[in-house]
Amino acid sequence: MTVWRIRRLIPLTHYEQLVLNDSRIFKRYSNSKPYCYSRFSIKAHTRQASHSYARPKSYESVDSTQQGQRQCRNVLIYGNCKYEGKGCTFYHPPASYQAQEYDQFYSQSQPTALFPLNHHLYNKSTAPYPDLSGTHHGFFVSDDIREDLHRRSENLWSIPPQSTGLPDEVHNYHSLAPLEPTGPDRRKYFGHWATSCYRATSTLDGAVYALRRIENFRLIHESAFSAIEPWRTLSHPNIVRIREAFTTRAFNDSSLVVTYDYHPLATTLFDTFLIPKPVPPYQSRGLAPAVEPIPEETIWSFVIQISNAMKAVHDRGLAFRVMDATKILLTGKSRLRINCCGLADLVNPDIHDVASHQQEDMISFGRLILSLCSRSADISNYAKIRDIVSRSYSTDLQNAIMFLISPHGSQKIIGKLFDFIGSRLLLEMDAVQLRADALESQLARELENGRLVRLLSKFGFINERPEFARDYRWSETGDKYIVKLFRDHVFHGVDENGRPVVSLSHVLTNLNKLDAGSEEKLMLISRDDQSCLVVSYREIKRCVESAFR
Ligand SMILES: Nc1ncnc2c1ncn2[C@@H]1O[C@H](COP(=O)(O)OP(=O)(O)OP(=O)(O)O)[C@@H](O)[C@H]1O
Repeated sequence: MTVWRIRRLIPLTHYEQLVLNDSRIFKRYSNSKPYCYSRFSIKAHTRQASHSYARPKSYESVDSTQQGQRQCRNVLIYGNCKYEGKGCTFYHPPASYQAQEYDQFYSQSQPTALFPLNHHLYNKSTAPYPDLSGTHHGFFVSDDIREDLHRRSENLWSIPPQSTGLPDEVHNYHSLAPLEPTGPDRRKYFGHWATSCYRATSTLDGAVYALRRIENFRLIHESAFSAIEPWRTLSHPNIVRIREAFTTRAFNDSSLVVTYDYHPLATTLFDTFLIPKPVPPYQSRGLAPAVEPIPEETIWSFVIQISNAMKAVHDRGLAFRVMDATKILLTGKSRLRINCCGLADLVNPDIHDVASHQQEDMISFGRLILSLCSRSADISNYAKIRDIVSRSYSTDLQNAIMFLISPHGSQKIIGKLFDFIGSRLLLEMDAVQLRADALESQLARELENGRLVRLLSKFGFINERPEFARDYRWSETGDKYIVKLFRDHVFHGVDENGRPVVSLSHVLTNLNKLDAGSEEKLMLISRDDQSCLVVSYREIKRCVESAFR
């Protein structure tokens, strides 16, 4: 069997090959005193031999010990010591170190040092929610968030269906895709206008927007557009932001189009909670299936979000004027945004004063909560609905609904609703802050990824440059050679059967140590197995930098 042993250390200043004692030695071109090792074969390994040779100075860090004990060379060379627990007095690191850091990578025939992780080099130590699994998953955003973001991105950038009959371009927008089926039985906005919604991409900024088209609409005067100005500047987390409004003949009629921010995969409160479920065919008497009541915490969260948006709007002297379940968007589990703001002011200029619109907003809000609590869009049978609500929800919630729906004249202001909400606001705040913390820690993982991608890109730029393919000095000497050997070490390892080892943890561990410029040393072996070189990650980092420049 051929094994590696350290013969002696030679500080060198130039990079070249020497032949010494029938072994090849690599010198490194560096000012920072690297060391080289010669290689030779031995016939058999004995316990005596593995412990006997001189301990080289630069091997200190590789040979790290615990409790002042020197680490057993058998572990270093073979990965284990068959005399462990049978009289060997040297230190044997726990097997978990090998599994944790070197999973699959090092075989017994590949000598290497095993030592504890330098935890400060890993992002896990900074994350408030560490991934305790000890796998590379800790370096990436969690599966559910990743999947959710992918689905949104897919929704955002999916190719619009062919033959929609929609124009290729409308104003500054292209790639229109319908967001809802268009048919004759559509509900009319303000009882008059048929509307349709599209997702479209802006030619100005490349972003995706939601276009709401009011069909066959005649704008009396251009000055009507000024009605949306106060809404355009309103940026609120619970309001879908309006961007612009224009008229167009691109749909072969005179349409008014209002552009809003697009929220991928948004559904409406109506579609999520109020749409009547189809009666299963096996249910004989056509009874509607029983629906689960929405949990009270969720209802309070909705109340808080809507009242927050309503307060911002009313404080600006504005009113929603349309507040129903089809005009409130839901994203994720419980994030609400009020949709279509400003549209009523544009298509149906004020017939009443703002104060009375605001009173109507609050009544509509109360009726919306009643609908959600009873899971029914039809709340005309008020006594029955109240009975349903009183069975499933607290008196506090019922009182809040009563406050909203009962007429108080101009006395009633939305700010008063917060008296009913009380300390539930703090629960909402806790939930929001916990969510923000969790997302921030996920973001920190992606930060690490960006750093590693930049590092990998550098490798890509340096290694195997075709213009230097015939130039031996390019990659077979100097810094570039070390970079090449390191790349082999990271990506081209093989197991004892010669099969490629694919271990993402190994790749990430090595790249992190390289990026941090760790003083820890590793052994790089040439492709022909004839030479090896011990260098620190810090030295390799310097080589990468210098080769890259
Ligand atoms: N800004 C937006 N971002 C993402 N999706 C949106 C946006 N605005 C509307 N939608 C989606 O478009 C679809 C149609 O919206 P719309 O407001 O017309 O609801 P609706 O239930 O069809 O109401 P109506 O019966 O009044 O037409 C909904 O499924 C909604 O999720």
